[in-house]
Amino acid sequence: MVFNRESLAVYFILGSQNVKDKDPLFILEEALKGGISCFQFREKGFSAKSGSEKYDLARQMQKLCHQYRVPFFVNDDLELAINLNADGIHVGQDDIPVNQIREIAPETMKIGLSTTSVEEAIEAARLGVDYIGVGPIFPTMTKSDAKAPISLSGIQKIRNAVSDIPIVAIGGIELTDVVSVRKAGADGVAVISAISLADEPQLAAQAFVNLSANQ
Ligand SMILES: Cc1ncc(COP(=O)(O)OP(=O)(O)O)c(N)n1
Ligand SMILES: Cc1nc(C(=O)O)sc1CCOP(=O)(O)O
Ligand SMILES: [Mg+2]
Repeated sequence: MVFNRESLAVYFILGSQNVKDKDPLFILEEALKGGISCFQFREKGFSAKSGSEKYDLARQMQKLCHQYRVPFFVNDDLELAINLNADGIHVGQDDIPVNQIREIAPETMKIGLSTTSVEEAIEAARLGVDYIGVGPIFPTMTKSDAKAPISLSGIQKIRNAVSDIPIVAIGGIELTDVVSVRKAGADGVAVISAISLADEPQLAAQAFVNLSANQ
């Protein structure tokens, strides 16, 4: 599976906790039809699936992503990522350290790391991760333990400090933010609710893709 800077353009993240009255597999397929460029399986929170239920959902989501030739990342759960031979894993500052991932995971597994400050971004670049998630850019209702928003200027500061590393911006991002987030220096947007809670997830994803194509 090809993963590069362009894969970050419209990065969709989903777990069963992020849907209301629709099947998460249906929402993912709609988003894939809409043209998302990367996907992260993030099963998290009090209602999250675990054990074989989590594995089965992840496996089905991975299969769908591969049908559409979209890279499949796993959030946090290195064991799951390895068992599925996922294209990548995304971890945060308080998750399993990047050096430990490298010791255990296949060399080909891509690594994404969350950053909120210039210092974290510089360290991520030193570690040589494949991309950084930068956020939260705006307030978000989706992540209960999200840090204080860093706004567009936070992206600019990080982009100036780490000129080369691929950046995906995350946190409270809506369609109307795509242009300003890209202008601030991000290579793409990572979204949950703007697609997962949309009345028509395919159209929502398509709108993100169309706007991103002109950046
Ligand atoms: C693309 C992307 N960026 C940031 C995050 C957040 O990761 P983390 O800080 O580890 O928080 P959780 O997602 O684990 O709650 C992400 N998942 N994806
Ligand atoms: C998973 C996640 N990580 C964040 C970070 O700041 O690292 S914000 C966030 C939630 C993103 O969901 P929405 O697009 O619905 O705001
Ligand atoms: Mg995490």
